[in-house]
Amino acid sequence: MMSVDGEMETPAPPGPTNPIPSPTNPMVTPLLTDLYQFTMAYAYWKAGKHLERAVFDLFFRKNPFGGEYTIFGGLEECIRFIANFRFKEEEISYLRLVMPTCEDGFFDYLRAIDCSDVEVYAISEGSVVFPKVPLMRIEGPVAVVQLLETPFVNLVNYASLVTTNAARHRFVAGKEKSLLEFGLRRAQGPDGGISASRYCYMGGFDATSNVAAGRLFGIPLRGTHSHAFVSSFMSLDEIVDKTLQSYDGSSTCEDFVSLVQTWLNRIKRTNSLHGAFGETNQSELAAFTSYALALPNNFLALVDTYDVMSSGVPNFCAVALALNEFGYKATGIRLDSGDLAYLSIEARKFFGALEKEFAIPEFGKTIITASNDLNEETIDALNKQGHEMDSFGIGTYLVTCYSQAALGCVFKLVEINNQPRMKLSEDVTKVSIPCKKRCYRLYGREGYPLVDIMTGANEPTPKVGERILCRHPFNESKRAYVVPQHVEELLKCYWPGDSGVKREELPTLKNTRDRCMQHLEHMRPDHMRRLNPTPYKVSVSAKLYDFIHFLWLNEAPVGELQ
Ligand SMILES: Nc1ncnc2c1ncn2[C@@H]1O[C@H](COP(=O)(O)OP(=O)(O)OP(=O)(O)O)[C@@H](O)[C@H]1O
Ligand SMILES: O=P(O)(O)OC[C@H]1O[C@H](OP(=O)(O)OP(=O)(O)O)[C@H](O)[C@@H]1O
Ligand SMILES: O=C(O)c1cccnc1
Ligand SMILES: [Mg+2]
Repeated sequence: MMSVDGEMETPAPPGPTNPIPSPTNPMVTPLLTDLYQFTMAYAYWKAGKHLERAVFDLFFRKNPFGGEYTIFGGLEECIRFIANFRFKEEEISYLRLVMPTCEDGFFDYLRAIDCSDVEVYAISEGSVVFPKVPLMRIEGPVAVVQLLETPFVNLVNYASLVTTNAARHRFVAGKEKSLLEFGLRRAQGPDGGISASRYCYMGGFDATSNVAAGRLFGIPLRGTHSHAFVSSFMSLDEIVDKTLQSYDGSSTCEDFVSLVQTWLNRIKRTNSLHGAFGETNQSELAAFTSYALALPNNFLALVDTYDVMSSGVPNFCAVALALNEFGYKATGIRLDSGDLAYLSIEARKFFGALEKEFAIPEFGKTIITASNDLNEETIDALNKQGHEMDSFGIGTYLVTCYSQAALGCVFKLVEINNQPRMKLSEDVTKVSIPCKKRCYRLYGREGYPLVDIMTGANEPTPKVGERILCRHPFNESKRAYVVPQHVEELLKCYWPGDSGVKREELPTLKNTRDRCMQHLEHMRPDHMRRLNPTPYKVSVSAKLYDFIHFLWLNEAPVGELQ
């Protein structure tokens, strides 16, 4: 497959000395928010509350795709957004137009704000994360942080969802398979397409067909060819320049077309394949030959335009063996319809037979790529049946997150003016956990994460070897003592505002991908399985538990029975 990895320059990550670049998508501006954020900001300002210090948590309530884990994506874009958060004069003019009853002073206030007094603590991007635990804790003047709600949730929601979807596809495909993201044409618009390529790579895909994403993020590019290319040829007579320089430049094949035909006849006559196919489609042979002449180092063929086993595969092999005579190694085939398991097994047998017959080392290992509406379920089914594919090209189901449309991230106020706040709900899963919190991941003896625990910001840090009570935030009877072997603080400072705390550097996409792969590898397997996975435990300290329930009782009105 066409590959340009290695030639890509990965942009240097923004470090403490590098200014943080603007959001990747120039549409991400302070106006990319819901109107109600501005009306609230105005009302805060009118009430003289706008500078009150508020803490918000960004979290989600349920893991997607029926699984028990999620991968956090989108942090870098949130940090880019706040690092460059400033209203332009024309944005202020537009707001004036749509909020004509607001006083001038409010627009002067908006004109002056930035995020220099906002602090963002976050879990590192690419980490495995769980419901209820804040992915980000945002603290700052209430009116400013309120304006960040919609863009932050927008930047995290799809990023985390599609990264998780990619990770799940990787999990079912296995580590050894090559996974190619082919979704651009089916993605939800240009941003959906670019984001899908970026976050699918983060979640464990190897490459994308999306050239713009390759350039922007240094993702390896891969591609095959389409049916249009095959069906655009009518006959071998169309090929005018038939010459091919050998791989090492030492010789020239004057008539590569005849050489291909010679090979096709040889293949036809081989003992092991005798009678396996008759006349192959000559326009397909012309397309393959032409493609090989254009790209002899990257020859691959889409073999299902006419008939995989009686035309596509023999035609591919004829061209591949002709190339081999001049020192080139053909890349492989792509299957895009039919019974992919069966066809891959038959194609593999065919390659194996030719390897033996013509003593061509490794020909039996020629790469077989499959595509066509693949998803977790079909890959799982293919694995169960047994197949010979090395690589999967996946588009629609992956990038549209077909089996779940949104992650459902939320952004909730948990403290204002040092006063803890909570959102009550009839539905206990919707009750938010109050207070500015610290969050830890506690690891057990076998090295797996055991539980995430949230504590109040001023509680002591859990210590290795010291027993700590971990309580379910809302279910009194669910609790466990844990003696951690390792304690990891989850929320790190990614945007210190004016606090003077050292900021975490934003890693490269490749490093974030590595983190993701490493996290997934260290999860206990029962949390990862596709069918009925074990939920990972998310807990609060005993002190926070008591406080939540005290506040809950305080805030909930007492009903009156008549
Ligand atoms: N062995 C298999 N086991 C399970 N699912 C498979 C297997 N082989 C292919 N599939 C899936 O079955 C579906 C076949 O779809 P469909 O019938 O629309 O395609 P097709 O007829 O093979 O090709 P075309 O795109 O030409 O219509 C695809 O989603 C494909 O991924
Ligand atoms: O199937 P997906 O997972 O979305 O992967 C991408 C698909 O896009 C291409 O064809 P396209 O769907 O455009 O046309 P075709 O299916 O009719 O060949 C390619 O051949 C794949 O089938
Ligand atoms: O390169 C490919 O084979 C490809 C790219 C996009 C969509 N389908 C296939
Ligand atoms: Mg298709």
